[in-house]
Amino acid sequence: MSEDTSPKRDDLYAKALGPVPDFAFDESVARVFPDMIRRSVPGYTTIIPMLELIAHRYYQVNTVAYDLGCSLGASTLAVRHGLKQHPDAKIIAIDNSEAMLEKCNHYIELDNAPTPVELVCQDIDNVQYEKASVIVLNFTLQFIPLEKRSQLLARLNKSMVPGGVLVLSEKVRSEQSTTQAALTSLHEDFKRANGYSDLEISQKRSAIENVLIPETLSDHQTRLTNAGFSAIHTWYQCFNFISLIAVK
Ligand SMILES: Nc1ncnc2c1ncn2[C@@H]1O[C@H](C[S@+](CC[C@H]([NH3+])C(=O)[O-])CC(=O)[O-])[C@@H](O)[C@H]1O
Ligand SMILES: O=C(O)C(=O)Cc1ccccc1
Repeated sequence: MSEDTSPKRDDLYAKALGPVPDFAFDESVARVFPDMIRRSVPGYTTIIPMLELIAHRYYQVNTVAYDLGCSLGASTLAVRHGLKQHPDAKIIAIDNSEAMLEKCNHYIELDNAPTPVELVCQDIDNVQYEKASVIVLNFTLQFIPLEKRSQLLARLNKSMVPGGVLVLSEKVRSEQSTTQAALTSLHEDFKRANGYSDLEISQKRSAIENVLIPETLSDHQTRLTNAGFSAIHTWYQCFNFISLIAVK
């Protein structure tokens, strides 16, 4: 019998867990991931279809498009649809969670766009990058240890052709305590409006505390500039979630 991949409701934090374990991209998260990310990340459902337009505009022939931290492939498929006119292009989608990639493979096979997608189970910090014109980090850099982020972005920049684009979507924090408090409250309102209870919100907060490390918009801008990107544009923000494009 074929696997049941119908999206499941995220109830991972609905019951009191006692000590809340650190968040991990395991089988239980993979099973509910589409529902979890849609109900937890303000703007996610707006950002995904825009990746198609961005990939379409910036892709250059004879280069690779990367989706780093592809999860179940929502961002990968958006990029793939942006490259419909380039069936000879190649997308390399990378994630270090086996559970995520297994389900991702299923979604890629269901989709019928022509561009080939290579799925790779690896830490994005241990990849030999090929010449690229489109690199997507859609809510992935935030899970990479802080001390590794600058070197990774510099390496990605080095692998890119001039005019190539890196899309960086992240949860951010504000240095301004009033802004930080206002945006955090609005994010919690968003989660509550999407059916999460106060217990779910608070247990998830504990789970991600040491796993998802947000930086400020200015930290990201400085790092991208130092990594060699010549133009950096904030093209989207909803509460404390942003997306930037950085052009080499
Ligand atoms: N070092 C690493 N190496 C490889 N993958 C990693 C690493 N660290 C974390 N991941 C992977 O990065 C993904 C982050 S989710 C991306 C959503 C997707 N882009 C989407 O547009 O749907 C965002 C979120 O959950 O907020 C997970 O699948 C991790 O396994
Ligand atoms: O749920 C949250 O509070 C978040 O900040 C976003 C999120 C989404 C999916 C996995 C981990 C964090």
